[in-house]
Amino acid sequence: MASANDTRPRVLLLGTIEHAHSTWSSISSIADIITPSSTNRTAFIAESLAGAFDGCVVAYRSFDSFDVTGKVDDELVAALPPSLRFICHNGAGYDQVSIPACTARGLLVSNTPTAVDDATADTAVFLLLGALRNFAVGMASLRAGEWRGAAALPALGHDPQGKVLGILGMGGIGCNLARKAAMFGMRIRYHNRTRLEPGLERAIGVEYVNFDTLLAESDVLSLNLPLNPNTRHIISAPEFAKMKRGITVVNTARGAIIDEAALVDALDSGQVSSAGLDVYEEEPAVHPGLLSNPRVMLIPHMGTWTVETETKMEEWTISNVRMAIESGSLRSVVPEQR
Ligand SMILES: O=CC(=O)O
Repeated sequence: MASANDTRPRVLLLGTIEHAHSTWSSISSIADIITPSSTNRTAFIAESLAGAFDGCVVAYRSFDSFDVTGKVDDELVAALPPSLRFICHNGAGYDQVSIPACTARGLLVSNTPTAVDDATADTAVFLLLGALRNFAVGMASLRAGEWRGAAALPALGHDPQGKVLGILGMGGIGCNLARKAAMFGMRIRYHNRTRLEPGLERAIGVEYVNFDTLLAESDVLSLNLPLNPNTRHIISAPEFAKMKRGITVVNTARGAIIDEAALVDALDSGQVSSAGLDVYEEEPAVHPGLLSNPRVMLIPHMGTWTVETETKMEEWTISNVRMAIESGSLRSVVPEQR
């Protein structure tokens, strides 16, 4: 005889809930939560194919679930239960999830736009100022017991006031950064796949330019676009060559937007004078040429690393899970599937 529980929806939890515990409990009152017992991709695929997740309609996934499942690609999607219809990804960037693979299987994917905007833009401002002002050089010499440096003083930095900030990618984070950078007296230009409405451009005080102009005329270039096959290495040797000599480059998006080896060459040649990076091509590995260069301010992917933002991201993702269960739709479907 079927029990009452047989009719409850099932949710697959990939990763952990670290902050939004009471919101997550509200999901467990309307659904059964299934967690994998496997700890690597091969075992996860076998567990799924053996039917452990059968009946799950929606999956919550966090970045750290990558360590167990690897990328959500064709192979993984093929192993997921036929009942699964939604993947709710906790993160603004969703390059760990192959959208074509999910679309082909009829799986809808959501991410967490807007929840990350302030924290990521704040990180970009920190890196922008730190790189422009050579603070990383001073911080390293101070910790080495050499005050401002034993052999030579750090080179004088530059003020942001009056400098041109070029923003590549004008979504929520780009717009948020533009507003913040304007407070530092920067002149903001941007390039984006689609141009903003003129009213919004005026409201945040940004000027639209083409890609080459952005490269050629910016004093600081900030990357704020998603990583996908079209944007991978969008900044490589030919693009560095088009930039103003002595530019500062800031990346809080994804490492592979920049060809990291080409960035190292551009830093070594002086074409790029300094950089501020939160993200790397092969995280957690960082190119040795970046680690050894004191003119590069480095953070280990901490753009959203605050209690408030991590909580907001979990809450947002859980709201997608709830919507999937209750109304068979998602609050924030990724743009490719809209
Ligand atoms: O890197 C952080 C995010 O994509 O949310």
